[in-house]
Amino acid sequence: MACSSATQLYSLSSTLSAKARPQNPKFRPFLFINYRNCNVRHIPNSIHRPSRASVGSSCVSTAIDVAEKSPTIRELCDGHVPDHILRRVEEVGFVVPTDVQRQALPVLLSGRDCILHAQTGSGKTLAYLLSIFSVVNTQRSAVQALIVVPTRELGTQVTKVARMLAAKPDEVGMEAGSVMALLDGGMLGRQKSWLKSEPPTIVVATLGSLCQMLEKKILKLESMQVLVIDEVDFMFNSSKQVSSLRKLLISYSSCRNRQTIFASASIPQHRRFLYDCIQQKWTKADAVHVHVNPVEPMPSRVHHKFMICGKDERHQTLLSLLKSDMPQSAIVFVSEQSEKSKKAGHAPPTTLLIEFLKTSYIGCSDILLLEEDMNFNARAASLSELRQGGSYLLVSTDLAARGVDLPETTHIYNFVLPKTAVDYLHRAGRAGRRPFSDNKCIVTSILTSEERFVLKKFENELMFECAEVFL
Ligand SMILES: Nc1ncnc2c1ncn2[C@@H]1O[C@H](COP(=O)(O)OP(=O)(O)OP(=O)(O)O)[C@@H](O)[C@H]1O
Repeated sequence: MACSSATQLYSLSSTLSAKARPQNPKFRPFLFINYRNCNVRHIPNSIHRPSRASVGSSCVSTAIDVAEKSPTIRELCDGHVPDHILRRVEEVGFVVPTDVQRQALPVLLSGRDCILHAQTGSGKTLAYLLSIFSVVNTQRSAVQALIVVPTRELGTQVTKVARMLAAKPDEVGMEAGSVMALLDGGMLGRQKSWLKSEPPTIVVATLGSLCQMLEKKILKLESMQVLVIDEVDFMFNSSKQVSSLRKLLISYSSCRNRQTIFASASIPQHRRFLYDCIQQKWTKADAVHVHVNPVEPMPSRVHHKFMICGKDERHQTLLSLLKSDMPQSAIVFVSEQSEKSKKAGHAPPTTLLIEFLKTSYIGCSDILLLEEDMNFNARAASLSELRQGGSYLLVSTDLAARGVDLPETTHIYNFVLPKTAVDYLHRAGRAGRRPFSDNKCIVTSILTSEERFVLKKFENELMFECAEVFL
């Protein structure tokens, strides 16, 4: 069967599932979309990605040829997303959808729960925001969509994108003020009176501030239609956040009354996660896992290198790399200071590195710092300076590793290797964030020879290759 767009593809698949249902009342379609190969399969009561053999006689299995021309974002969203939002999307330059947007928008706009699982920098934010804009009623003063993020930095960024899309003060439409940031370190008093006097349509929140407002019953979620949990694997992995997250998903609202969207570039054991989502009632039973590029978790325009050095030579090695690469805009990832080192009164590794670079790396005017121990104002100041463009060298802990979008970044340096392959993936993903660009970006890890096997392990897990650099 031929169809010309992903929307048609999805409505066709819905028709097929409707046809199959009367013959088998227990039929629960699980939709697996492989847009590249354009195979659409309905697997009854299955949460697993099907092997060809697993597609049995009770399933509908249809191969669909999709015409060569790929749909635009407008074509994918037409009839769902208000025109003034689509015009704004085009004005800011988003016309052609990225892979994840092309694959996920038909699912999201149909109202189904969805796990958005796609590479870093692939445009998941726009995908879920368009889904939100398709359902919220701007004339209603009630919180209708909630986006939960792990850090204040990511929250500020998502709020900015949502406001940018919503803003049309000169026309009838949604005002930017309808998007509220409820983030740790914010002004709780002001937020409380905002929520009480005229609740915003969309709230972007970190869990800490959100739970305070929910517990005090200042924020109510009875009108919430869409719940997005961004960087979902990180949130479930954090012992501080997990119990609040479960409460939000089950006690403060029910999956029956909302569309639930989970997003991340890394969802370890994703089949198990999807199973848990359904069993624990975090999502409805027909949730769709949109998995883009499962065989290539790392963007191909990001290249990987490593340099071996002695235990006490990391500073000099980084300096040599910087002098040789002369990066326009780079991030150096440093590990967080341990509690033991804090108690002993040592200076944090970030401070030591910045002091070293300021005295020895002549050539980079702006060396900025971002770490958990800074106050929120200083963190905001660092980020806003970075976003002004121009060249920068950011020294950061993993605080900048999740979700932060600095599209100018071309070089990443792992001053110390991250703890896990997932952390490596997110650090590396701060580069190469222009979806349609072929510009090469480079991630270089500094390691001792004893650490080589750790990086090798990451390479195997994430399916990339790392080349040794000699200067
Ligand atoms: N359709 C599009 N066309 C061009 N650029 C786009 C498009 N969609 C998104 N972008 C840009 O791509 C960049 C990455 O998008 P985004 O921050 O949503 O990625 P992400 O998938 O959430 O990544 P991460 O997993 O690292 O959080 C942003 O700078 C965004 O403006």
